[in-house]
Amino acid sequence: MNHSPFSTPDSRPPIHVVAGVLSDARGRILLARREGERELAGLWEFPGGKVEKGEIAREALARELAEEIGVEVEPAAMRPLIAVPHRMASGKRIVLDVHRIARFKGRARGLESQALAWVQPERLADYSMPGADRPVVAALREPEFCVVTSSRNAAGEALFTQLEQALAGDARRVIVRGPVRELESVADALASLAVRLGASILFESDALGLDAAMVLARRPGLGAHLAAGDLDRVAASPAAGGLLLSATGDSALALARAQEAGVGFALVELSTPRDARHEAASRLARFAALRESVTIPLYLAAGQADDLQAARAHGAQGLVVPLPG
Ligand SMILES: Nc1nc2c([nH]c(=O)n2[C@H]2C[C@H](O)[C@@H](COP(=O)(O)OP(=O)(O)OP(=O)(O)O)O2)c(=O)[nH]1
Repeated sequence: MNHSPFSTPDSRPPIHVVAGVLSDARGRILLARREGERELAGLWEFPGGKVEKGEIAREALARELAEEIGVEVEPAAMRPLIAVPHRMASGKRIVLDVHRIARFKGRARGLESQALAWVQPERLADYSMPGADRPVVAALREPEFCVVTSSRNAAGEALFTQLEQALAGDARRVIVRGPVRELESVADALASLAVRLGASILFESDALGLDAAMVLARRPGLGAHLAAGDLDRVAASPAAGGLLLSATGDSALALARAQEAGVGFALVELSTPRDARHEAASRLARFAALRESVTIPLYLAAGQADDLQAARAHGAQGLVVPLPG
C-alpha cells in the first residue's frame, strides 16, 4: 500500500528535507542556527538539509550531519520521528523528515560557522524555529494519542472513576464528549488528577456551553474542545490566552480558523472515500495535504487501517482513539 507523504494534490513534488534530533547524556537536544542571508535566517532548526538526487533519506541525513556538525551516524541509529508536509509563506513546499539519532560518534561543532545550542526539551519553545518545526517539537514533547470518551451522558463521579483508570494507564490527553451531570462537584479533583499525572482533560464547548467550558479551562490540567461555531468568539477574546484549547477540522479552512483562534492542537476527521480499497492511502494523502496548511499538532481520527507510524509519516502528532468501556 502506498503510504508516501509526497503525493499531495500539487503536481510538483515537495522538496524532501531530512533533519536529525541528537540528544546528549543530559537529555538536551541539539539545535543549529540558520546563518547568513538564506531563507529563514536567524531561526533555529534541527541540523540537516535537502536529500540529493539518488540518495535515500538516511544516507542524506548521515551526509548532512557529517558536513554540518562533524558527527558520524550509522543509518541503523536513526529512528523516524515525524515527516511534516509544510507549505512556506513563499509557497515553497517541503516535507521535513525528522529522525531521532540514537547514537553518534564525535563532538558536535558548527562546521559551517553556525551557532549550536543544546536545549532541554521543555525549553525548545524559547527558540524561534520555522513553522515546519512546530509539529516536530510537539512530536518530541506531547502525547501520541488523543483519547476521546463516548458521548453517553455521564455523571461527574462516574466520569472521575473512568478517567482515573484511563490516566493510570497511558492516556495523557483526553477529550470528554457530551454533557456531564454534576461536573462542578468533580472539576477540582479532575484538575488535580490531570496535573499530578502531567495529563490534560478537555471538555466540549458544544455540550457545556462556551462560557462554562472556558471557565472550566482556567483550571490547570483542564481545557476546552471548541465547536467550529465558537472559534471566532474565542479568537476575539483576550481571556482565552494561555488556556488549553482544541478543535476538530476536516478542511484546510476549518483548521486555519482553529489555529487562528489559538488552539493548541486539533483533531482531523476525514470522510471515508467511496473506493474502500484505497481508503488508507487516500486518507493519509488527504491528511498530508491538510497538514501542509497549518502548523498546530494534528491528531488523525483513526480509520481501521491507519497506524501510528503511517500517521506520523504523514505529519500527524498521532491518532484519536476511543476510550474503552
Ligand atoms: N535542516 C533543516 N531544515 C529545515 C528545518 N525546518 C525547515 O523549515 N527547514 C527548511 C529550511 C530550508 O528551506 C530547507 C532545508 O534545506 P537547506 O538547509 O539545504 O536550505 P538552504 O536554504 O540552505 O538551501 P538552498 O535552497 O539555499 O540551497 O528546509 C529544520 O528543522 N532543519
